[in-house]
Amino acid sequence: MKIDQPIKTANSGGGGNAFAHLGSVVAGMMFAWAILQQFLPPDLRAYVTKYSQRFLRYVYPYIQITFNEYTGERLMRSEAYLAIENYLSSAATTQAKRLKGDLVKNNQSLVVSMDDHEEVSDKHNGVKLWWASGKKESRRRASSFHADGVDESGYYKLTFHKAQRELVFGPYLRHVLKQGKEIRFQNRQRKLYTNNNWYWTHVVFEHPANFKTLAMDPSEKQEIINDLITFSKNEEFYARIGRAWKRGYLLFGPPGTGKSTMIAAMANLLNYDIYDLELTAVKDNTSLRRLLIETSSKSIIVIEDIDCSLDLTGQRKKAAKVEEVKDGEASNQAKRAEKDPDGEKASRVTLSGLLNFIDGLWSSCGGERLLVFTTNHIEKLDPALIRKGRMDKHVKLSYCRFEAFKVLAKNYLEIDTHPLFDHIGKLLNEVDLTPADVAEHLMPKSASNNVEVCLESLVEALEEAKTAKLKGEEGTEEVKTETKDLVFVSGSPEGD
Ligand SMILES: Nc1ncnc2c1ncn2[C@@H]1O[C@H](COP(=O)(O)OP(=O)(O)OP(=O)(O)O)[C@@H](O)[C@H]1O
Ligand SMILES: [Mg+2]
Repeated sequence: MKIDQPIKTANSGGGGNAFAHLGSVVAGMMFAWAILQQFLPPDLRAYVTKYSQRFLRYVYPYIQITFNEYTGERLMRSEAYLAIENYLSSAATTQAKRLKGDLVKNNQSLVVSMDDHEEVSDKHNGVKLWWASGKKESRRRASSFHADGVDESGYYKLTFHKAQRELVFGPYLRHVLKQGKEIRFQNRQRKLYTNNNWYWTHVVFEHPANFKTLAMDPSEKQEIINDLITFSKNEEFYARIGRAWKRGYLLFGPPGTGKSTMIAAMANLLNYDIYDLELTAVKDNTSLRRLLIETSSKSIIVIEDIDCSLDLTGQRKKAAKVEEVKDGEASNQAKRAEKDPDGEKASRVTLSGLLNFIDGLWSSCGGERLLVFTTNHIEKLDPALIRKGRMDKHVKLSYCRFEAFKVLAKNYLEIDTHPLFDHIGKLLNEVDLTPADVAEHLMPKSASNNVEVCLESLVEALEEAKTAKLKGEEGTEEVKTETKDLVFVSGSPEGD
């Protein structure tokens, strides 16, 4: 029987509206017909079925849509089904009597969904709709290991009044799928991907870094947080202005100033996956494009130490050894690879290949992606690579000054102030110590470790650095004077 469900659903959720009563009558008729048709000859049965269904369509005002768990030739799990399952989870917790529970996020949190043959109602713009879950026998799935027996697959059935057709097919289903995907996305286990030439492999991403514990100037930090959040919420804005929904960040600064830590903090803030792209492992521009297409949305694509990965300044990593080869052209690149004295398979990714990766047509597939480059030497990068529009935001991570130190002291020692703070603050302004160096002094060194021991160790290191710096400056002065003397002594009297 085709339309028994809406009646039951309407009654359970609707609280006895006129259509539901009408539905009960129709259901009764359908039941009688189901029995009666057993006694009719096949030809007559088909004829009566056709016309009775026409009649029912006319008098029965509900429409149903079924979303099957498995779809397509290969019977893959349907995205729509999964989104609906997630969307209905909150309604299920308040309305359903039987629920299913499952562990997600590496077994760290529990999600519930409605069990089979349960019903819940939903409201959208004041309109009531009904969802029912069910199971049915299905064709054997491609991934099934069992040799015999029949597989079961789930489905969700949405029931609504035919007057709401436009609302349901338009805004309502869009809302359900968007919300459902968002909930599913929030519940997923995040991944850290790395590449091997043209394919990605992944591990679970569980880095504890966050912006609260990142030591840097608080106002700069806040600006970055705001920028990231604005980006992640601005899908419509990007669509309106006709730009791909992506943003480039260039993080630069000396080693140990928190560039990699900031990337992890960004991923944790936005709940994104990370694709850590190792450019030197990519064979050519085609492989690079393939990798790009394989990335998912809501992710950060990272290229660390971009200046070391490729010759993006006109010289490859080993270019000094093959100086005679000119840059840019693919054939020359190939020559250079051949001349590689180490006999390694050099990457043939070119600057133009990388620029295409960043903002060529392919770069817009997927959407909602951050592209982050890090470097210790911004001055070595080709200006075309880091111009605004490609790398929209340039973030300088620098040596640890007092404001950043206070964040570290709070994180590591759980203190906001201390008599040594003034002294440390002055010293930090005079010498360049990276946050990584400072953090090392604040690490617990023994079980009986206390705040004083850590701070004194830091003061000692700062004073040593200051003495070394002063000595270095004196040394430089001496060298300068000596050089002057040398020039004076050995310079030609004519002055050429
Ligand atoms: N700004 C910071 N705030 C908090 N911790 C930091 C900061 N900078 C560095 N650290 C600490 O120092 C360690 C090294 O930092 P990180 O790897 O982020 O530096 P980096 O800038 O990426 O260095 P490199 O240029 O060598 O890759 C981190 O594990 C972190 O604990
Ligand atoms: Mg790093």
